[in-house]
Amino acid sequence: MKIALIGYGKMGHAIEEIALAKGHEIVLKVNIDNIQEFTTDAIKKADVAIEFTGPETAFDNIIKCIENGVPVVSGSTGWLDKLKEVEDAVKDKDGAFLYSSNYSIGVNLFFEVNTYLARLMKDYPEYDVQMEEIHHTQKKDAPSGTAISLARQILENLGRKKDWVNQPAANNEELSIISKRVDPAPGTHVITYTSDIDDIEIKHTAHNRKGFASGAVVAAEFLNDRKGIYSMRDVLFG
Ligand SMILES: NC(=O)C1=CN([C@@H]2O[C@H](COP(=O)(O)OP(=O)(O)OC[C@H]3O[C@@H](n4cnc5c(N)ncnc54)[C@H](OP(=O)(O)O)[C@@H]3O)[C@@H](O)[C@H]2O)C=CC1
Ligand SMILES: O=C(O)C1=N[C@H](C(=O)O)C[C@H](O)C1
Repeated sequence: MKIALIGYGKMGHAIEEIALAKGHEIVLKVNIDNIQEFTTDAIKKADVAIEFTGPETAFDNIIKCIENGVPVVSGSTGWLDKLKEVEDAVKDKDGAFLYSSNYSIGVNLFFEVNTYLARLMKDYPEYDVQMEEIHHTQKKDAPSGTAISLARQILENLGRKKDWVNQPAANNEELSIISKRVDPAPGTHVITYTSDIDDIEIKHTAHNRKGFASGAVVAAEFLNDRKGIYSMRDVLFG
């Protein structure tokens, strides 16, 4: 598979290593300092683009790939207010797009556990819930995209929280997400249900970026030759 790496930072490098080890070819690597190489001709040489840049740049990069008929796997966080526009563009161009706030298999299993636990807790209002996420100090967005995905699952399934806040909760209807920035943390997410009697805590700790990167390559293999809009749930659970 011919891969274009849009964003060749920490994740771009980790993805390159895994893609090459699996026999894929990297036909384009784009960063700010060589952005002029991200041309129509260059991107069209790729079977699939893997986009990991950041909150400010993801949307334009994704649209550029879609307009040139190249399927895109994006992992950038902090831009999802524009997701509907991307989905419209994919439909308009009969393109292919796959997004996940977190590509690691472990976190995608953790998403399922989180949903299940929130459903169980629906009937036990004596438990309050809060979340903590810990990442490295270079991270641009807070809370993390993964924390927002986890919070949405809790809001949808627990029933008694109305919205999440990125600070201590002011009342029982707010789900508090506390963000901490500590090097070199690749990504830790903790959800704690607390009552007067006991606590139940679920935690995912990434030890490095390999899980995110290998999941993104598996997602690219899945998306190659497909049309439509997908998530890691489609890749892992069909
Ligand atoms: N979904 C997931 O599983 C994961 C998602 N992420 C997310 O991925 C994103 C990137 O993370 P990470 O690799 O750690 O960040 P880095 O800052 O290490 O890398 C981002 C790279 O993108 C480049 N870049 C910035 N703007 C553009 C642009 N317009 N076009 C092309 N390249 C650009 C930067 O170039 P320069 O250095 O020149 O500025 C930089 O090299 C973040 O949003 C992060 O939250 C991270 C890990 C896992
Ligand atoms: O910026 C990061 O590093 C990470 N970003 C993603 C997020 O915001 O959830 C995924 C992972 O936690 C690492």
